Amino acid sequence: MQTRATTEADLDAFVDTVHTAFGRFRDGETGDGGQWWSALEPDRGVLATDQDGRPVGTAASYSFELTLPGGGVLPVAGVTCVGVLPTHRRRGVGAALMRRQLAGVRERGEAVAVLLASEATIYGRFGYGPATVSRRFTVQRARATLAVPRAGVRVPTGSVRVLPRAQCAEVLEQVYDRYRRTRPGALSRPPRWWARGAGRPPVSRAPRHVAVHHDADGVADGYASYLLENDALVVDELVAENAAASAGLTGFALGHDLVDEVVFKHFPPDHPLPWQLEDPRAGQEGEATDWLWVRLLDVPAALAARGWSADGELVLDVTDPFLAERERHLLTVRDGRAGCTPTTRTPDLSLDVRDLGSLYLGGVAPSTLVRAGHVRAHHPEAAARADALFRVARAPHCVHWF
Ligand SMILES: CC(=O)SCCNC(=O)CCNC(=O)[C@H](O)C(C)(C)COP(=O)(O)OP(=O)(O)OC[C@H]1O[C@@H](n2cnc3c(N)ncnc32)[C@H](O)[C@@H]1OP(=O)(O)O
Repeated sequence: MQTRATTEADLDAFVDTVHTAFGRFRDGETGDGGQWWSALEPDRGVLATDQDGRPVGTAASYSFELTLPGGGVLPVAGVTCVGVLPTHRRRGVGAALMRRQLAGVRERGEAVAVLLASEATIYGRFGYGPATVSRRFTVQRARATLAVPRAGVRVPTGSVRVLPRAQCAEVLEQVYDRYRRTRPGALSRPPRWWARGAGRPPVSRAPRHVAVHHDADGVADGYASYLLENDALVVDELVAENAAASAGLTGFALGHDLVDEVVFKHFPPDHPLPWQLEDPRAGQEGEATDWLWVRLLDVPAALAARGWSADGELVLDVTDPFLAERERHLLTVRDGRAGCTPTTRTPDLSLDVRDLGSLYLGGVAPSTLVRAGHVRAHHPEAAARADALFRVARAPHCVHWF
């Protein structure tokens, strides 16, 4: 077995191999109206071949930007299409693909790789940690009365228009791009995704209604793509640039006739709706699952790129079992920015790079992973100091599927 980089000429064989590995058919099998693979970047693929040169495994990555705590954006590798033919599994092909891919990501100068995992048991061993959660929020429409705001502050009103999907592609792309820069954990959607309909709704051309929110000046600042399924209105994606757009679109969905319940997919962890319902039991959280997994490849560069919430110092002893590496870093935070340098000082925390991936966007506190037994705190104040540094103003959230 060998691995090699792909070129444009490999695209067909690559896509066929991925489909066989996932047990899917190539044409129209996803029902989302799009060819998800049409946005692949052929120069970022890796193919594993047998001794006769036949493809037996695949891995690929997209060039995305990830929004970080503090508002910076970082170029990252969006890993996808990791698949090995069912006839060739558990012989090291997947690990060889991961090794080659991670080396390629480093060569490109990307400090971080991210992915969505098909199974949560696969990627920890390759240094990835779950960093954001996706959950649904289901509201019984008949009980969905909103409470009168007790602070007496009125969210400015805009207007909502339902537009045919074909007419609003550009608006959605623009709104999404502004939104994703404000939300830690969000990923860019490069223009060709929208042009080719390469993701899931609303990126794909699958039939969906789209409610677009406009502010008082008529500028679009949010959207919700949705469909009616049985007795439910299912919102695939609600993207809002501000509180008024969020409130306007949420209110629109809850006010829709002919449905008993409204299901918000990818409901942000800090959305105020659960607190706005007059009857708090009218809404139910459900189906929470790990979403974005994060893998640090250049720890100093990755840590220096994000914003930090408190001044201080922390010595991190980071082990990377998959790449057989171990580094000790002194993290020094001043005025929200960090420097990260090699050190021989006694560590405050020792941790696996996968756990640093989980901490990176602020979705879990260091002290939680200390209590879970995964991060070692070397003195009594270490976890509290790490919590103060890693704490984020906004919970990380990602709605992009890739
Ligand atoms: C980002 C994405 O693309 S997510 C999509 C992932 N792909 C899929 O789910 C498609 C179906 N599955 C597959 O194609 C393969 O099973 C893969 C790619 C997940 C793994 O490929 P393999 O060639 O079997 O992996 P490989 O033999 O290198 O195994 C490496 C290690 O991972 C473990 N492993 C592999 N697959 C799994 C799994 N599904 N669950 C748990 N452990 C796994 C192996 O047991 C092995 O462990 P070890 O190092 O302790 O011995």
